[in-house]
Amino acid sequence: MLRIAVPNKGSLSGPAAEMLHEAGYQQRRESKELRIVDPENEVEFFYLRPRDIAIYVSSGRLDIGITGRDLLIDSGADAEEILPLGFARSTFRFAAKPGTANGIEDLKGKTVATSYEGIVEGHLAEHGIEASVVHLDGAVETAIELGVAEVIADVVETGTSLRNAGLEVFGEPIMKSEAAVIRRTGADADDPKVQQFLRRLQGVLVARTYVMMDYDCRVEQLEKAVALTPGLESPTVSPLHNEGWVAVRAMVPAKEAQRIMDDLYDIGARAILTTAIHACRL
Ligand SMILES: Nc1ncnc2c1ncn2[C@@H]1O[C@H](COP(=O)(O)OP(=O)(O)OP(=O)(O)O)[C@@H](O)[C@H]1O
Ligand SMILES: O=P(O)(O)OC[C@H]1O[C@H](OP(=O)(O)OP(=O)(O)O)[C@H](O)[C@@H]1O
Ligand SMILES: [Mg+2]
Repeated sequence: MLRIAVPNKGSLSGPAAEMLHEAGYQQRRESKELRIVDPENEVEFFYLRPRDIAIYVSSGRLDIGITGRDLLIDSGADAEEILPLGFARSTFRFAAKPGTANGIEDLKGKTVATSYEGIVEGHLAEHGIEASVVHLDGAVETAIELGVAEVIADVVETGTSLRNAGLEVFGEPIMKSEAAVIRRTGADADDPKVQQFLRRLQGVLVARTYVMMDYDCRVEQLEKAVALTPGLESPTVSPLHNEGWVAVRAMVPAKEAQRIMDDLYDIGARAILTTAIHACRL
């Protein structure tokens, strides 16, 4: 049975459970459940604190886990990312009161408050900067106002929390993060159970980013139309009962669907439809 760590709380937990559900796995019914077995899929899910997931996975007691890239790096655990999942996207940045710092050099001798000491200490060491790091569990934006630190390093998504605290980012972004599937460094890459799990999640990612497009066009326009909708390998082209016309079917990126429909219409394609993809295996 494949043993998988899933975030039990916070920004990662809802979207992770949703993705697993879309991939056909059973998920817990209530948030107090810490462990469930999905016998049909031969998988056992352990609901753990996102911060602890890399540690469990690196110990080898769990096969894989879903966590944030920033949490994985911060933990220093012996685990590696094998599939980025596209949700819980964030950037990790330094911030301070406007006009107090411009770049990493300005951190010398200062105190930085953060929940991610591993990332911050690693980044400061890489740049040869000596500064003190204070650990706070959360709401670090308030640390400056209350005099605990002159600078913070934190997760930024929309920037609302920083703006509300009257702070501004400075310097280069420290890292970009998103949720990812991780495994113990050097674990068997060909394990068929892990491969099947990854294929299912990849199927969800593709189903979320592509739509199926169908349309009819004149044979003379086919090459132009196919250039607009090349599909993943190559579009399906079928004859229509009306001579001189063909029906075309191809997957297209959902974000570009409306523009592609306009362009197809302009070259004479008609009956252009898009439909959602619920699941797929590439
Ligand atoms: N506002 C946000 N937008 C997007 N991703 C976020 C946001 N806040 C945190 N994350 C991401 O979620 C992960 C952190 O999850 P975690 O559950 O530890 O923190 P949280 O969502 O802030 O919850 P908590 O309330 O427990 O602090 C990290 O990978 C981080 O980059
Ligand atoms: O740029 P934004 O869209 O404002 O998002 C970033 C904020 O979200 C998270 O905080 P959360 O609400 O989880 O509280 P916490 O600081 O206690 O973790 C993170 O720690 C930032 O504070
Ligand atoms: Mg938080």
